[in-house]
Amino acid sequence: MPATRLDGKKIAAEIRSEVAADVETFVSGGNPPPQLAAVLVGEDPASQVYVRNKERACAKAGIASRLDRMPASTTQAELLAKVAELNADPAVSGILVQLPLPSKANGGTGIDERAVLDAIDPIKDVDAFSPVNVGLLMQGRPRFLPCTPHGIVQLLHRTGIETNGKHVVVVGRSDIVGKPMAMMLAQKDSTCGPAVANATVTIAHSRTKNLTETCRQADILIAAVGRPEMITAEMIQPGAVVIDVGINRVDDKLVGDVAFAEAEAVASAITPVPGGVGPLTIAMLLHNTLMAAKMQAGKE
Ligand SMILES: Nc1nc(=O)c2c([nH]1)NC[C@@H]1CN(c3ccc(C(=O)N[C@@H](CCC(=O)O)C(=O)O)cc3)C=[N+]21
Repeated sequence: MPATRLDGKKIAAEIRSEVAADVETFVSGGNPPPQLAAVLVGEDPASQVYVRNKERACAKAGIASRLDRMPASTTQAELLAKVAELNADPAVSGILVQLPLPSKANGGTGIDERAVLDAIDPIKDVDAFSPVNVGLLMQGRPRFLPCTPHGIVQLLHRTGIETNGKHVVVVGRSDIVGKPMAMMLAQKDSTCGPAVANATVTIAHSRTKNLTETCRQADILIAAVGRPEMITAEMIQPGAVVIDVGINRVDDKLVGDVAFAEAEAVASAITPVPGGVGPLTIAMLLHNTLMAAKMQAGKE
């Protein structure tokens, strides 16, 4: 029997309508609408699409948004000045600096990404990339949760997949997905309770010996490497749940990190690309923006 497809798009729509209802309550309580400020440096086409999708999602949820476009030639000092301006603007609830920043090869000026993320006020850090929010998560007292791993927790919870006591293998150790994902699932509790936490977690990466055997031990396999279709059927334990975080553009098509057709024949449940984890990332960004507005209004 082929795997159940986990419909991220549908679950994201559910979360977005919950956020929209909460925004309405917040605004009818006399608060200004939450506002998300996105900063886009350069003209990367994938980033343009993402920023546009995000603006549309904000509008549907009653969240205001502003987009500051800056040329690829922007210097680090100029970008830091923009972040400082947004930090100081009381109308701005959340700040997102779209990554990646343009590399020198793409006309960029060699901005240090870390310096920019470090400059975002932690109370407006809706990506949860700032060291304060990363540290709070590590200590098990998170404020903002990073959007992609939080979306995956929501997906598991809302489809009734428990991680408690199970072996989760996370392939990829990025600061944005792999590391926080592993931490969130290993902890005692999550935003969705202990059933979607308490996992035994292995972090695998490009230097892992016997990657196939390691992956095959997973009850839940989370692929977040950014290499198209690198997870093949033989790396999946029959009946495992497969979560594909990859968004790779190959020949103008979106493919995940999982070879979907063959994986679907082995797994019990799997997320498609597109329509899996991606839409949840945006839903959790809206959630974080509302949370930021509430915190700034002193209501959380
Ligand atoms: N500061 C920052 N924060 C981010 O969260 C961030 C970022 N920079 N830079 C780029 C990555 C990538 N990312 C995606 C989010 C949603 C989809 C998404 O909704 N994808 C749709 C398909 C969209 C399409 O067709 O292109 C899907 O998977 O179904 C994709 C990619 C957020 N990122």
